[in-house]
Amino acid sequence: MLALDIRNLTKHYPQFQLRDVSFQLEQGYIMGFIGANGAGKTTTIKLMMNMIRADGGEVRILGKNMAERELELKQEIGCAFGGIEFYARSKIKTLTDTIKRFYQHWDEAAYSGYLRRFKLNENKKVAELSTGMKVKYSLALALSHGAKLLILDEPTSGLDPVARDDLLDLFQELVAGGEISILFSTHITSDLEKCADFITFIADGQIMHSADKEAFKETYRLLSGDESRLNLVKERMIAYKINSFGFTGLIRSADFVPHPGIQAATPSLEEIMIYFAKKEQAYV
Ligand SMILES: Nc1ncnc2c1ncn2[C@@H]1O[C@H](COP(=O)(O)OP(=O)(O)OP(=O)(O)O)[C@@H](O)[C@H]1O
Repeated sequence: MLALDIRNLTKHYPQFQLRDVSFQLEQGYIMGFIGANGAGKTTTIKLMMNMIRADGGEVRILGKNMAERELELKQEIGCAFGGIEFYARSKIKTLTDTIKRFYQHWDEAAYSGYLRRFKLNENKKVAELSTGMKVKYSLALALSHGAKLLILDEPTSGLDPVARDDLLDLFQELVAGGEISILFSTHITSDLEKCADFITFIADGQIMHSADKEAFKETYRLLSGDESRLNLVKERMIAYKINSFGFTGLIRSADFVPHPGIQAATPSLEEIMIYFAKKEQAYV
């Protein structure tokens, strides 16, 4: 079954358009949602959660239409936004007591387990939590009501490397049973190299590519060579850089014909993002 089925989502802001965003996530897998600042990740996630109104398109979650069955589906979705601010003067305990009443399948034992795992003290006030602790708290909430789909906007951004690694291990544990699926947006491509099964890449409000991680990387080639060879491939490249050793750049595999003197390698996710960003800068 598809955990997430997004079809032709469209949203018009005065200076930004999200155009025909479509992608799918099979149940039991982790998808990384990547793109530069302002590419449209948060807008897509808010549309998926029905937090803002779409101008067109459809969101199906766990086989059901989100617009028609929002209340029912929200029981099955755990959502966390990295930078969220909770009621600053409340204790965590008080806030949780309010939030948990909304969930039919609230699991107190799971919640206590996550508090321990994340080293969160329920008697602390929200204002006393560090950024990373706030992220962990919102994740503990998201994980404690039996959610089948986790939608997380930059969950790892405020965390130190050890806490991040722990969280990525937890993501892998969660999906291992095949029932839970995770979509998370991030700028930290090393997190995706570690734990994502699928990658969806958005640039300037449009999906550039959505595929399983290895196939995603194989769609592109990272070329390098002497500057004198650049003309052979320049026209078809997404973007390139020149330095004292020659050129390096990104091309779609389908556009690349091997030439003597041009080396081709599989790019990292970071390299793919960097060259796409460079392409956009060139058009500004
Ligand atoms: N309510 C709004 N009204 C007008 N424009 C908006 C609104 N919300 C977002 N935008 C614009 O939509 C674009 C995409 O923003 P969005 O927050 O989706 O990007 P993002 O990919 O999540 O970026 P980041 O990585 O920086 O969080 C930006 O240009 C932003 O200014």
